[in-house]
Amino acid sequence: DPAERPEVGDLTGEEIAKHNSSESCWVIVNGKAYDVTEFLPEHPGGQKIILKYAGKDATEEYSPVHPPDTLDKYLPREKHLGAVNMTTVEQETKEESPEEKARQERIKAMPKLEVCYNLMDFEAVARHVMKKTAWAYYSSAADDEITMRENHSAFHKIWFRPKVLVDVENIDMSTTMLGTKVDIPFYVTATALGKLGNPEGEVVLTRGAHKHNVIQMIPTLASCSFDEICDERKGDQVQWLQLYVNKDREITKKIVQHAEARGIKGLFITVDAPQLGRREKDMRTKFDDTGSNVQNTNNDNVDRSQGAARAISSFIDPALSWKDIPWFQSITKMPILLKGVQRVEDVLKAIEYGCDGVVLSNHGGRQLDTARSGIEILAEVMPILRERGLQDKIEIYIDGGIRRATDIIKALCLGAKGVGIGRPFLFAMSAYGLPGVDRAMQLLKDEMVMNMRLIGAPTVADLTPDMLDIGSARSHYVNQPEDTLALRAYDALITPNDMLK
Ligand SMILES: Cc1cc2c(cc1C)[n+](S(=O)(=O)[O-])c1c(=O)[nH]c(=O)nc-1n2C[C@H](O)[C@H](O)[C@H](O)COP(=O)(O)O
Repeated sequence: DPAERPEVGDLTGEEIAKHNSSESCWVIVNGKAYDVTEFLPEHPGGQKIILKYAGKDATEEYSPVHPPDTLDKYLPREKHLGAVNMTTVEQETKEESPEEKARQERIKAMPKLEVCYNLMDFEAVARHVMKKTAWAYYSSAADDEITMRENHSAFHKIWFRPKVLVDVENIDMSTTMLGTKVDIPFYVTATALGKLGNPEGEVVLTRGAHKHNVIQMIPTLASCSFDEICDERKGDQVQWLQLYVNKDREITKKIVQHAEARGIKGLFITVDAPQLGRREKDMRTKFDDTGSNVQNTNNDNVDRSQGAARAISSFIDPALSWKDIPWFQSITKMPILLKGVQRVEDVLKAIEYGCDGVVLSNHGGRQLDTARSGIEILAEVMPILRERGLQDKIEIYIDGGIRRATDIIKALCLGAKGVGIGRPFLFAMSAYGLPGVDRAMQLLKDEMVMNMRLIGAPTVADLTPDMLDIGSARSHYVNQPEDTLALRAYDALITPNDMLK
């Protein structure tokens, strides 16, 4: 019985190396051996990536993508072969690629943290110091990435109407989100695979969130296990859970009820990803790594048409619909919010179904390209809720493209309770670790104080719709195809020389 196998490594590398094919496939993860032969065809990431490490130590490739308790949770006990005597395992001396050498040089030359003055600076540094696959996964968005760019540029279509001669000596930017008092109206939103950018993963964000008293939304697809992230919480720190709903509702029920038992204060059901978007940057880099060519069609049963991101999310249920909401309300007392709502009709429906809130979001542009920005949808939603006296019936959040405190302030003026921020904290964590996350959050706090002073609003309650001019909020400027005839009319007919004749 594997449970009786001694913890002291008695399996040798030589013995494990014999099981290096699809007929018999053993791998080592974190000093323990596992027989994954029967699991091969079910692996969401395809067989090739596992076979690449058949008979070898797969820990380095495995850890950034899988929470540490994955094998305990999903691989039958009899396949756990016991501890390995790692001194007998031949470690592959990975010849550092020229690309990796160059990356290490860039890391040595990277700017000091103090040089980062805004959230975009972290992205600029991260781009050059992160591993290519990690950069591609975090920075990518769907199709032509128009929505990702629109998410940020949409804030530039909204202008302030500042008040003057208001006493703004004392600024109070605190607010409450789902009843939790926070020091600044943003939360760390759910972004998957934290260990791609930082070996410690999402727990780094937990520490940063604690320091600044902001809420962290734990992703379903975190690299750290859910319990690791909960255990990292300090004092009365608050966390929420972002949920991808599993086709197997029993698994979902277990996750939700365990989260409630662990003191999670909000359940955010992601509703904009019945299938993950097609993120081509992510797909391209995945092809550099022979093992993870998930486009291959060999006899496994997972849709590979959307690249690796799709592969790690094949459990998501595309059949999720409004009729599931009562079921969720029957299995948990946590507040239930829908993350990824993109039209006022669905906000009204969420109120009808008794949801506690929505996040107006397009998933950071990673799903439906040319979907509208969160701030534009907010500008559509709030006047209608106010007209119907429904604005206090539900908490409205937005996320996507928030990079400045002025973006946060615009969202609050329009009526959002708070905003979610994703990539900036990932890039800060990937480039500078916890100090980076800490500085990013502090920069936003400093910007908030300054900008609330400059628009004449000392508290969050003073951030009201009349502080904004949203006249052009709905204009979508995307490069129009050039009409060369019209553009050249004058040049074609009359040239300077003609004038001299
Ligand atoms: C950047 C990023 C975002 C992800 C994300 C992973 C990354 C790297 N992932 S994803 O792999 O499936 O797409 C998630 C996720 O797990 N679940 C989710 O609800 N949103 C996911 N999002 C969307 C995120 O919660 C926010 O909606 C989005 O990041 C906000 O935009 P900014 O990044 O511009 O702040």
